[in-house]
Amino acid sequence: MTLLEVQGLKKHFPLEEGLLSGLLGDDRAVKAVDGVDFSVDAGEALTLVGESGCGKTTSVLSALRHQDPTDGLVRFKGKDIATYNKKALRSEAQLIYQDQQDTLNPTMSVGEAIAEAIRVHDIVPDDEVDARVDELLERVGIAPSDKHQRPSAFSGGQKQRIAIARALAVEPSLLVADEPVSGLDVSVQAQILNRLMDLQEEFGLGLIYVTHNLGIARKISDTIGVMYLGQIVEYGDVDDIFEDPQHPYTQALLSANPIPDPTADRERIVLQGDMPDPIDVDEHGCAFAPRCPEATEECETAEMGLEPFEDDEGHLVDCIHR
Ligand SMILES: Nc1ncnc2c1ncn2[C@@H]1O[C@H](COP(=O)(O)OP(=O)(O)OP(=O)(O)O)[C@@H](O)[C@H]1O
Repeated sequence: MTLLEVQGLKKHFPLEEGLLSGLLGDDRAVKAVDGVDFSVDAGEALTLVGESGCGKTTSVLSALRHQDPTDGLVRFKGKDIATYNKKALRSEAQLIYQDQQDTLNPTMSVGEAIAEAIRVHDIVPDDEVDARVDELLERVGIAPSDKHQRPSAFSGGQKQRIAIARALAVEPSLLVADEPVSGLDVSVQAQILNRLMDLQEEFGLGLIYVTHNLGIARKISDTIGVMYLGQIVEYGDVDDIFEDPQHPYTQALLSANPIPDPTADRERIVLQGDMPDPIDVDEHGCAFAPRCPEATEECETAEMGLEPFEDDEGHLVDCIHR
């Protein structure tokens, strides 16, 4: 079953809303997300990857209406997300952030925080809430006897486990995890990712994972969307993306971040310059062309869009040379 379907999503932030820019007629905008399509099925893990600032977080926040999108159509379980009741949507789609300051109230014990989520969304009768809190904590590897502690008593990795328990407490069908393990020790990262993958499988959850870490993307994903400057430039099955990347940007990204793989034989592709600011990106041609080692004159004016690579509808590439 398709949980989330995103078509033509755009999120533009007006550059300046001040009087001066009005007088000067400055209507430029940061095109954080500029026409993005993706979908997630129940039980599927989709990862959005790309350099910092390419629009990963804004894509998920605006798809799930944590920010108002500028344009685009988003369906959740087949229904236009704009018509969803906010509370119902929050329980269907739960977010886990890198920084749990946003999620875990420092003045509440972690048990109370989880219990509150269960009560607000009326998940079980009141007399079953305590037992549910214990069960959820156990599920993520936290001793239920620690539930009376406040978040400050826990390590970063434990806080992430608690955040996962709290997200699962409302029985969502979709989890969105935005760089949830960055900043943690590699061994702790692996434990949390393994737990997340087990829980995802057990509950048949859809997962959208946001990261710039390609090793994590490879481990966790079924499907990958590679983003550059507010757009998805390549989309497909994790093995297609890692073993047969087609877009020159994906190829450069992978070559710069080699993942131990004895069968891979790739030369490092060094890109010129940095990703530009997504302000007033030229609407014509390929946005990656100025940095692309394969760019030709045609790329500057070509009509762009994701197209199947070698007629494979499951592997899409936005490059006129493929
Ligand atoms: N509220 C905002 N107002 C103006 N510009 C914004 C706002 N939020 C994000 N942006 C800009 O939109 C672009 C995309 O940001 P976004 O956070 O979605 O990227 P990201 O790929 O998730 O990056 P990171 O990995 O650093 O979180 C960036 O240029 C960012 O500066």
